[in-house]
Amino acid sequence: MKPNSTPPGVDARRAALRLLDAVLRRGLPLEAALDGAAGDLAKPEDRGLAHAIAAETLRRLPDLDALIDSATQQRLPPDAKARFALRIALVQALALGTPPHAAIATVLPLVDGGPRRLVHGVFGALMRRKVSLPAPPSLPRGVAERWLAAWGRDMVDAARAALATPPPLDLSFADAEVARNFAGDHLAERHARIPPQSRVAELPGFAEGQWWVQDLAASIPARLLGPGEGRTVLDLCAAPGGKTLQLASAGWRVTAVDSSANRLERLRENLQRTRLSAEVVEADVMQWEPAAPVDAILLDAPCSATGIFRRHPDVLHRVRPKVIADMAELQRAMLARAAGWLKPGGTLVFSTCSLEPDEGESHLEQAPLTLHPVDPNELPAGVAPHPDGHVRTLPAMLAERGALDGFFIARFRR
Ligand SMILES: C[S@@+](CC[C@H](N)C(=O)[O-])C[C@H]1O[C@@H](n2cnc3c(N)ncnc32)[C@H](O)[C@@H]1O
Repeated sequence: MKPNSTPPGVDARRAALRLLDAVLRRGLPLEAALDGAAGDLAKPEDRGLAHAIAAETLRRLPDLDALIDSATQQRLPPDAKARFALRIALVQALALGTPPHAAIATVLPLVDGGPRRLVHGVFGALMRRKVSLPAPPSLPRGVAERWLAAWGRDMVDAARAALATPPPLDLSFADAEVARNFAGDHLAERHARIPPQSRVAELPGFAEGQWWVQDLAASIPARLLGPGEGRTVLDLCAAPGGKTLQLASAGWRVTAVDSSANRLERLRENLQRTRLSAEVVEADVMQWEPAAPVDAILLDAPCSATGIFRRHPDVLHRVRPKVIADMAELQRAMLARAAGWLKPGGTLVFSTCSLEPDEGESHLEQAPLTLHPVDPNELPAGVAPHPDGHVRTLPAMLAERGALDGFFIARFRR
């Protein structure tokens, strides 16, 4: 090795540190930070490793910090580089199966010229104590308190268990017969649940466009609109298009609207791969309006996304009460605006992938439409509507079969 060259594996750890910094100090979503933090890594496996280290650190953050604090005389500030480096070394040794000597050797160069001795000393002390991380992981205190108040102890326990287990992969199918013949757990029509996979594009039927990845809970809103029979539907906040594909394959004439050009690019790719069609509109729902009233609307509103914490653990640390309040306000405005675009007798389904009642149940009182209750037969096996007629999915549901993302879904009639 040349004297100044970087030892193997250090670049991926450096990228993991940049990713954590982007999420924890700058409040960026993990996926959005990926290009900036790990874009210079030439090998896809290094980018994958940086992402895996950062994601696992975010799943385990309160427990990693408790270990660090148990081994330092003076508490390290939350944004201290030494704390970031220790989190990365510890998560590898304690959760990702990296031998401790490799975990620390690849992290120490990140603190060269800085608190190298401290990081080495704390890591060594914890390894000598033979510490381990609790199973299941702890939630950040603010999140645990919020969810305990909203949903109770069982939900918090189920959320912790869900964090400990890689979520399964849910596939939605264009064709019911093809879905039935696909090996997997079938929890609804046109659905199959399979174990987590890293190479989704290599699975049978992907290239042919037979299916797309979509959490089972995320597939419920479009199910509640039923068959389209050529009627018109606005898919508002549509990208990357999971619900657009469901609606198009169920016979709706879909206009898919989203304000993000990048995300709409993915929606167009998905339409192309599945050979389904929809009119695609790049517009802000708060500015745009349809040329004529429509039969149905699916409003999958922007939200805090705390319901998808299993796959996106950054939400546990980024989402503060202010974010939830701002999102709830935007959702209320979108719902009020879209309600006016329905034909009389038309149906609107509103959904958010949030576990915050302010982004769900709170909208029920103020919605300018009449709730059209959901029947249990319309839902996947093991999911029941709330007695009031809306749908609330929680991680405790279907826990034995891979659990569900957290969604709020309500169907209204004009
Ligand atoms: C929850 S995601 C939608 C997921 C999508 N419905 C699906 O099933 O694949 C929310 C979307 O809202 C879009 N969005 C946010 N604010 C918007 C606005 N003012 N107008 C239109 N789209 C917006 C975002 O770009 C994002 O794609």
